[in-house]
Amino acid sequence: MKTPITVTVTGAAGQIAYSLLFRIASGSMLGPDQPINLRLLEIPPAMNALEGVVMELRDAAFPLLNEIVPTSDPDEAFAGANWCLLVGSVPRKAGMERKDLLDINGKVFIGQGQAIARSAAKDVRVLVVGNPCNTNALIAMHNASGVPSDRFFAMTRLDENRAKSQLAEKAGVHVTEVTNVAIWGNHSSTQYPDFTNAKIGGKPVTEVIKDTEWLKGDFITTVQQRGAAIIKARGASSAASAASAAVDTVRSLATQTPEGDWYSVAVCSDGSYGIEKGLICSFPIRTTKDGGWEIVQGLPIDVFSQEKIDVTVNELKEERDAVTSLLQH
Ligand SMILES: NC(=O)c1ccc[n+]([C@@H]2O[C@H](COP(=O)([O-])OP(=O)(O)OC[C@H]3O[C@@H](n4cnc5c(N)ncnc54)[C@H](O)[C@@H]3O)[C@@H](O)[C@H]2O)c1
Repeated sequence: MKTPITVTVTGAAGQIAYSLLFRIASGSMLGPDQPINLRLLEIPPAMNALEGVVMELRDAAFPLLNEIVPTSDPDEAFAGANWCLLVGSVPRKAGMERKDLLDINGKVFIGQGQAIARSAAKDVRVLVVGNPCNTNALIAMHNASGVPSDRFFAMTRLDENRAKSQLAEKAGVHVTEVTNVAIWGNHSSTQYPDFTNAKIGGKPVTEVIKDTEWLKGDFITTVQQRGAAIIKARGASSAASAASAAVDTVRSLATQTPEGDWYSVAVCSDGSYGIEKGLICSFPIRTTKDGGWEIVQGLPIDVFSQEKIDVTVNELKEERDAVTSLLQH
């Protein structure tokens, strides 16, 4: 029997967690032979609801689930954590400016970054899902003194999956035929789903889908605005697909990427592709044989793509500038 891996999930009584926790406990995320300890963080008013989720997790009798610890204390939640999935976030309410949201959530991610530095395992990796996820990850990273910056990620995999599904539908192929889809920039409506380097059945997308107007227009806006479309249709924001994308992200980070392919996740920029060092920006990423990750280098970026990347990177800079007082080092 393998040693259990400790996974901390914040916002554990929320709607994404309601799907995510059961996927983690079933072995979808870290494998069918990997025991899991779950440490679940919520705010005090949600502890009753969390108790109900814990009851359901126990009732599912998952063979891989070793231990469950529900708590409202961040240090207890992050104790010994190998993976931290930061899903909890305060939603934007009517009348709230984006700046107010950055401020409120910023304070949460200062505290969680500090608690991760104090209490998590030495090999901790942190995936931020709660929005605005790139900037929340930036704040957590700056406040997690001693934890290397290459351990912090923000989720853009849902956007990648949405882009793959749109391309597959348009080309009339199964989604598994679509590879090499990179999301660049911020997880927001400025993100750029890069079709110029993507492939369908091993061929450039632009050779398979001849409708360039669609690729440059409706394809991009559909992916950028998919979150809003789901809220309109479902009356609630995407949850199961977000949970599924979080599972995909961790699995991709934990396993070597198939030769020639890549996946999308926001990481701390090292200046690649001229994107300012230190921003938490989505790039095409590969997981290497030794378990590390790298930004895929040398992809051609045409004028159209560069303009789109500039817009989303500029938004990341504006968000970063709005929270400079929350960045410790
Ligand atoms: N990156 C992505 O692709 C993506 C996709 C979908 C949703 N999201 C974001 O994920 C977040 C969660 O979505 P949801 O639908 O589960 O929301 P939700 O409101 O159902 O759940 C959020 C939970 O977080 C908890 N919470 C708030 N502050 C907390 C704190 N300081 N510590 C611990 N828990 C805290 C709340 O009590 C709540 O139970 C939102 O910010 C949403 O915008 C991101």
